[in-house]
Amino acid sequence: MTKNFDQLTPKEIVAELDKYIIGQRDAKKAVAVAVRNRIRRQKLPEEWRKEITPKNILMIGPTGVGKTEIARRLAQLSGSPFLKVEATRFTEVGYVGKNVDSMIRELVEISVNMVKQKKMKEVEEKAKQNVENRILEVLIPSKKRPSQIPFANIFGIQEPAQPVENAREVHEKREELREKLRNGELDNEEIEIEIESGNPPIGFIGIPEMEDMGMDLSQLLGNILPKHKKKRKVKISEAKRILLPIEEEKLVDMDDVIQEALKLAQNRGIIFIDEMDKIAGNGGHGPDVSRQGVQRDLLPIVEGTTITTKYGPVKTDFILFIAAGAFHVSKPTELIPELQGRFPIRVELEPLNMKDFVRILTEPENALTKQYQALLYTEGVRLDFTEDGIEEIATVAYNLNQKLENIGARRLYTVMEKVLEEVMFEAPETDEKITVDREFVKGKLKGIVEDENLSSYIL
Ligand SMILES: Nc1ncnc2c1ncn2[C@@H]1O[C@H](COP(=O)(O)OP(=O)(O)OP(=O)(O)O)[C@@H](O)[C@H]1O
Repeated sequence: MTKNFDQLTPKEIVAELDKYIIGQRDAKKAVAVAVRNRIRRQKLPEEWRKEITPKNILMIGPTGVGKTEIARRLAQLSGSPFLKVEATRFTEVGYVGKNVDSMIRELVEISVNMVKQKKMKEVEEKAKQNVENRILEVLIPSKKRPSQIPFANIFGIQEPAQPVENAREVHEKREELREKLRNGELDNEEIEIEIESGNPPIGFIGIPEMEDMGMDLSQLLGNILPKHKKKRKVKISEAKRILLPIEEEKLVDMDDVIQEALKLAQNRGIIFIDEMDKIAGNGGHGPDVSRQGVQRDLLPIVEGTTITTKYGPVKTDFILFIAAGAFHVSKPTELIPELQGRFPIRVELEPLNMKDFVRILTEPENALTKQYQALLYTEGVRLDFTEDGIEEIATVAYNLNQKLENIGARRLYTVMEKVLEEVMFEAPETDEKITVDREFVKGKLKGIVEDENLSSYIL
């Protein structure tokens, strides 16, 4: 993809999603329009922007047909922080210390991490140089003259700087070594490095109730308490790996990160609320009162409110909420009316048929067959799937879904794993080329598929 995400039209967004998810066109269209509308909104003048509240989506469909996958891919594509929560998590008996607001805190946490990783990548080159300097300082330490002043350290008296000719000599020697260090010629040498850990000592770990109020004790104390330093003897290759993120972090301004992350979460965040059907109507998960209670708690967040987090206040008005559920027992109309109004875009996802399974196995960029092929290819083993081999896997998975529980495309994972279990174990000691055809699949699954008891455990 050469275009920046914000320039993609809804059609192009769907085309991108098509690379990973088979079928489910309505759902793809709905999410594409929803994110595009958020981008359109950001281009509006302030007064208009305030008027347009984003519409959220309700995905209705059985398990394992691509609901989460569509939302997750969309988030990845658009560089949005993404969180998946189960609505039933909030109805659980004995659910202490966390409430519905916590989903916003988790989203912000994810956003902070995303922005931090991005900024760390930006300073990587500079950080690499700093790592080199640190290692060179250990390899060729500055020559200190024996102290002229007794107990100078204790009394905090500054020693005179080292003589200029020494400093120059050290510098030259370090530069000579730098090249070798960079080329990896010294990677196997051992050195002792000092690592500062940002973590406060044990005992000061966060208290859930405080975290729920948006406070972070460890962060507060972390700034006051001295940093822990540990000495470790490691190979230089290892030292480079350990020191790089430490040096990157030093170069990143956390205040900037937090400001950017808050904005990102507010304007681009996507929260996927699964099992929405289980908190609707009668006969769901947990007692009626508690299910309705969760809906009432969700309402202000979805309508737009401000939640306190340890990084600062977060407005939820423009976060995209995608709720999902099978709605076999309860119906979307059994949600409290206010909440129904907040999820006006309804899309139904189709159950997957045998043809879909064949496509899922082969077409997506990360298709299962491609994954196994790539894994084995690292050891020089070629794995080929014939058309009838793929069909057999799809048929077995489809029939098992009908016979046992219908878990959608997830069944492909277990069947495929069983079919290739032995191959994965034997490689690369056996053949260099393995062909998975119908006979091969049948052979591997013999005795399991017919035995309902056995297949319910294994497949
Ligand atoms: N239409 C599809 N195309 C490609 N892969 C799919 C499709 N549907 C499901 N899968 C695969 O199956 C797995 C499970 O799908 P997903 O997580 O989207 O389920 P879901 O519909 O959200 O169900 P649940 O509500 O139980 O989480 C995913 O890892 C995905 O790769």
